[in-house]
Amino acid sequence: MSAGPMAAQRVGTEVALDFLTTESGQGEAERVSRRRLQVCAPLPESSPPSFIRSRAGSLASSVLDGLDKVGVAPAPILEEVPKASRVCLEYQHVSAWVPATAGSPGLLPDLRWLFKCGGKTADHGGGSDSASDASERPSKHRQILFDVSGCCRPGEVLALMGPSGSGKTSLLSIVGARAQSHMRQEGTIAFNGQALTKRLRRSIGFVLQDDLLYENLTVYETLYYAAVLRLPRDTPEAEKIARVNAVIAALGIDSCRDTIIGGHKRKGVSGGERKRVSIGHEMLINPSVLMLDEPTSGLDSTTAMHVLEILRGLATGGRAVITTIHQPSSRLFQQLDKLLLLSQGRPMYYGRAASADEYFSVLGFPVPYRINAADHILDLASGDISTPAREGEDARCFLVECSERLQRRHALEGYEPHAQAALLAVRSDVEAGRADVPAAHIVAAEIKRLELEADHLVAEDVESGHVAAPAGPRWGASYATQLRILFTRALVVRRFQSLSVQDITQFIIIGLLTGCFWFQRAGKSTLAASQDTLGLLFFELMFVTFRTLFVALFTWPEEMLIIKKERASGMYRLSAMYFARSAADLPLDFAIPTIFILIVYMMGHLRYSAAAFFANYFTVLLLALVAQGLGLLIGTIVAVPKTAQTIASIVVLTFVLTGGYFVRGIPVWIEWIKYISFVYYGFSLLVHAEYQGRVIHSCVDPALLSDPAASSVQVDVHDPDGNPMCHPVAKLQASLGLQQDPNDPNMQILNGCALLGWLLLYRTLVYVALRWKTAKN
Ligand SMILES: Nc1ncnc2c1ncn2[C@@H]1O[C@H](COP(=O)(O)OP(=O)(O)OP(=O)(O)O)[C@@H](O)[C@H]1O
Repeated sequence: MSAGPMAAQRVGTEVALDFLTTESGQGEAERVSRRRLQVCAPLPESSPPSFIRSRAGSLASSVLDGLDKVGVAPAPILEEVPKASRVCLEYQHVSAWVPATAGSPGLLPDLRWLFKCGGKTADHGGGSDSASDASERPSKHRQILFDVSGCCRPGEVLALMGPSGSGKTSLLSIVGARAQSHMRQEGTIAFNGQALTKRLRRSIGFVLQDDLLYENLTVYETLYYAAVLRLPRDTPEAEKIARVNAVIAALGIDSCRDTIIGGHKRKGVSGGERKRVSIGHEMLINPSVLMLDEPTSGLDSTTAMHVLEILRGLATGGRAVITTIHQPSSRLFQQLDKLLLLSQGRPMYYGRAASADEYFSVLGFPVPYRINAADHILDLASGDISTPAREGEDARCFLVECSERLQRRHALEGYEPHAQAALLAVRSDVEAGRADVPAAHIVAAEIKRLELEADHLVAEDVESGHVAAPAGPRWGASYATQLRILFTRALVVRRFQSLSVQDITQFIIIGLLTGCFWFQRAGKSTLAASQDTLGLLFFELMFVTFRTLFVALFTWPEEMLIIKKERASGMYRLSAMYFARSAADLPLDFAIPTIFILIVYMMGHLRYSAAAFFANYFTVLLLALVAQGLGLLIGTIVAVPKTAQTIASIVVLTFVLTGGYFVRGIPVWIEWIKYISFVYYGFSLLVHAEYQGRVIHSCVDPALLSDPAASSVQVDVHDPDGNPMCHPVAKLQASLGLQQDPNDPNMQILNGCALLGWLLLYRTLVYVALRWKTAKN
């Protein structure tokens, strides 16, 4: 298809382009037709005709490229995005810095780059002080993005390409407002000329590089729960289910709809299917903008192609699609619409993907025969290609400089083939080492003008109600529905855990072993047996609580990533998730330890009375919940698993040592620690349940009475009642070396309250920490 004369005129906030297109079929005469296309290119009322023409000029070729692809583009996937909700996304002069840890591997290459390329950083007419910033912060911050600009319109797929570490993910996360808090950024991101609001954020789909999905949910369940939580509350249930089915059909994952997602422990869907589920998760909300981080990495070329076709289908429905792509095959590369090539955080090419090889060819780096164009430009971006005229790194710097000069002149539009003259001019300027002064002047004027227009545009958009934010309440589902769905989902997620043969076996075997070691020991009422029984009670407490603590510590960080992702897309209130999850944990937290407690209690012959049993049982369960709270707290606050384990081990050992069993005479200056140890309160409660009001006998072997050193050695007798070797102990606390009197009812109430207090405190702190962590992104 080729285009004839073109006219452009303003229609509302869009540019209308009139084309005379010439199509020739096989053996047919050429067919000339007139087409009119309206392109979203916000223009203020006051735009002079010359500005509209220049804007239209650069739009024309990308539109024609779109027309070229009409024949092969997949049909729109899902319903079209309503015109009022379509979004033009513009990012301008984006720069970013990350903390540079001394000696980090990334620091050295960056410094080398600064020396090699003369320390030159973005300069766009006084807008940013990147150059000075970079030199002022060499030891604290490392710049990873340098003045990157561009845009993505509805109907376009913009691919971000570049070698590993070139800043693709960072740019995508900044544009999608998901950058990590410690990343410093500059520049502006505008959605239809507006800053991103929380409400508008709900119409953006963001697919992360790692598919963060619950492993134990099936494909259908994953999408169903997401649909109920994310779709507007007034959407009927049947419609939500229909949307889920439509997404499943559109993604071609019908055959695995009832297969679990799976992970390391359990095999589930394939990598490609998993990626499609992640995309489907975002498609459910019919987003106006879809951003994806490496949706094709790890997939074979056919599956990668399928994923790209899906993205193009989504774009055809009026969505702006931005995706990072790592190493596209030549087939995949040819299907890309628009390309931004990054090299060490700097733009090296921005324009139509199809024009990239021509662009580099004009600059003296043609694609060698039989080499994939994508590989060639990635090699250029890595500085891996040398020509007789230029060495690898020198070539890279040359290309970056050309690109930066061109970008200053062409602002948001890409480099188009018709700009070849400009390209040649820039090339000879850079080769001759001529300064870019005239361009800088142009830039200053251009930026001023664009800023004025942008202000105007925002006012116009708001007045005319041209805002892409979805209407209605901020949260898709009501609070009650969020609680119900999140609770059900958490139960379903845990279905394999609750049936885990491994866990049950572990509890049974340890219970049986414990029962054997302390077999019927607690039933005897001698002081010797009681001292052993204290060991049994302490072990019972330790096993259940610390196992729960470490399980929480190990599993929570993974779940937190999913929560973070879901919260970033505004899926639910954090409190709803937290309550629902805590409630869903209870059956599992209670069921398996119950088996252990029953075995230990019966085999060890702990006090056979209902009151004592339930006191023991509920104390251990309460302790498990407190310990779980502590595990969650450490797991939430400390991001590095190894550090979290180390901290947890130190805390656990301190609590164990001050719990009242191992060390009886703790030095006064460190004794206070026991008051922050939930083990101390828990152990006292268990001892109280076992010994309150019970008569215990001190039995000494008469043969040893003559030896003063051995006269206090306690021996065991079968029946201490009425045995002349034994006499009842008057002060059990002192005889057993206990920290608290087991017969003091007030102390037990205080212990119970203290445990409940710790439970409440830990849970509240977890919530606060979680809110802080998920708010930071
Ligand atoms: N949060 C961070 N803390 C420290 N350094 C970071 C952070 N995020 C990114 N970087 C650094 O910024 C540079 C760009 O990283 P980014 O992940 O954006 O690259 P990429 O092009 O997406 O790489 P890949 O293709 O390997 O995913 C890298 O050198 C990386 O080490």
